[in-house]
Amino acid sequence: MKTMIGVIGGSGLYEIDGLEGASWVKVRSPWGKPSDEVLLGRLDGVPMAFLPRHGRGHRLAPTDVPYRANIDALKRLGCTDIISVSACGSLRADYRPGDFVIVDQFIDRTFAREKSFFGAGCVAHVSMADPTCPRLGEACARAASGVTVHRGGTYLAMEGPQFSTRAESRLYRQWGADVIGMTNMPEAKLAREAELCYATVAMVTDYDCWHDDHGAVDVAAVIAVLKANSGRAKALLAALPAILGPDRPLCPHGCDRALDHAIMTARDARDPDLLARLDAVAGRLLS
Ligand SMILES: CSC[C@H]1O[C@H](OP(=O)(O)O)[C@H](O)[C@@H]1O
Ligand SMILES: Nc1ncnc2[nH]cnc12
Repeated sequence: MKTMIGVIGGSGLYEIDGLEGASWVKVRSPWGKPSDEVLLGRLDGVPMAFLPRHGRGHRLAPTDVPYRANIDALKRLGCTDIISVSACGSLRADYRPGDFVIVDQFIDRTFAREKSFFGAGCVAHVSMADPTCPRLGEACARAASGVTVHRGGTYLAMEGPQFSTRAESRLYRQWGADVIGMTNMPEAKLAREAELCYATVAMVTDYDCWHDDHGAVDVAAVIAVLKANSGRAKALLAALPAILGPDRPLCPHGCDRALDHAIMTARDARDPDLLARLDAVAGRLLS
């Protein structure tokens, strides 16, 4: 199988540079309109697809991001791996603004989003015990340079768009969350259902509002750190194709086989309309 790297760019990352033959293409998805067109090109012989999560110009709030259409579009284009680049607040003193965190766990506190490709007419339950791909996360850590990288961290996904209260921020710290953001759920769940390797590079922009020595987060503070850091995020992405290589073996962690034992609905009880929409996500098993 051939590697194709999908990148979902978060706040402050609306394009990437240096792709050979780059062009923005419209992708049609049965799950609705993706956040924007997708920037397609190649780097070091590896095809890449870049999708700005909030759309160019940052038009979409976290709740309104079409997560299903985005993941379906990247899968439909042939992506094997997805890197989520995401701004986040830090919930611990030693994860400082400017640092990168390779997230490996999530706590999902979102409640107003479509969270699955499956449902009435084709029910499936995938494992989320290990929600990110260790191989892809390690590649991201190796690709980073000139920045402090923390390998591992629990990302609490909140609904937003308002930032947390101090009581919430303190509670999430007690729960053991390390960083906080508004977008990586249900994105990570949907990537797993679509059998894509998924890794999050979380860029710490602030200390949320729990830290006595730092003021409460606001957008101006987030943007200032993102501006200083977007070059490092782009450099990480540019180094990744050479690390992953053009030929992709089966994922040693099974991300690309996540649906093998997940679908519950009997063949004769499946809804043909839903099966048609699942052509890209689960065509491997349903056709
Ligand atoms: C601009 S601060 C809040 C905003 O930034 C993060 O977005 P993303 O994960 O796409 O980088 C956070 O989740 C909020 O959506
Ligand atoms: N403190 C914070 N809370 C939620 N999302 C964020 N994105 C960046 N900083 C954040």
